[in-house]
Amino acid sequence: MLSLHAIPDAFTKSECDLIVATISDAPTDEALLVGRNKDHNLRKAELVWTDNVIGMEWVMERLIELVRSSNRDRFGFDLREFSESPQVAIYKSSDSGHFAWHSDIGGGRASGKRKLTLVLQLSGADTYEGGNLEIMPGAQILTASRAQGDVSVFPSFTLHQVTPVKSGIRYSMTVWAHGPAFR
Ligand SMILES: O=C(O)CCC(=O)C(=O)O
Ligand SMILES: [Fe+2]
Repeated sequence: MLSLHAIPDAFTKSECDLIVATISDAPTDEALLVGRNKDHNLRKAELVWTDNVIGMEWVMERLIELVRSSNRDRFGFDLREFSESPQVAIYKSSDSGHFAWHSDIGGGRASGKRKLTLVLQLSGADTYEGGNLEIMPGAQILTASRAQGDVSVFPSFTLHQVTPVKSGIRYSMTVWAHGPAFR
């Protein structure tokens, strides 16, 4: 079934902590949605585009490998490239960080070609409350693992959301793989 592919322990806890430390000095952008609208009812988060951050090259290499193996084992999509920088999203309880139900396929040059979405849980599961990544591949809602270092991969057309963070801060990392339109 083309739903949710889970990869436990894709990164170690110390690797996740290192990623958070590496991006912590980088400037953040307010989260823009697919289509570049700013609507805080839909999404409230800060973003770091990691292509601009020195010291993140090894992370991209690992993400590429994880996408490759997920696609081989599970999805079999025609993937050609990574057309966008990965992003780290920072959801803070102090401003009710969240991302309402959406699909990642947009109308833009790159966002229109998204085929697989990969999300890495960068924060320890006990360091924040709320902030669940929920995925709706069909009638059921699946909750992605909250465990630090676990990866979830799903088709970019799948509806998903991040519920409001109630305490603490949730960090996640997202990367998309791109290819020709589904047919
Ligand atoms: O932070 C997450 O778990 C998901 C992020 C997301 O859905 C997105 O960036 O499109
Ligand atoms: Fe998304």
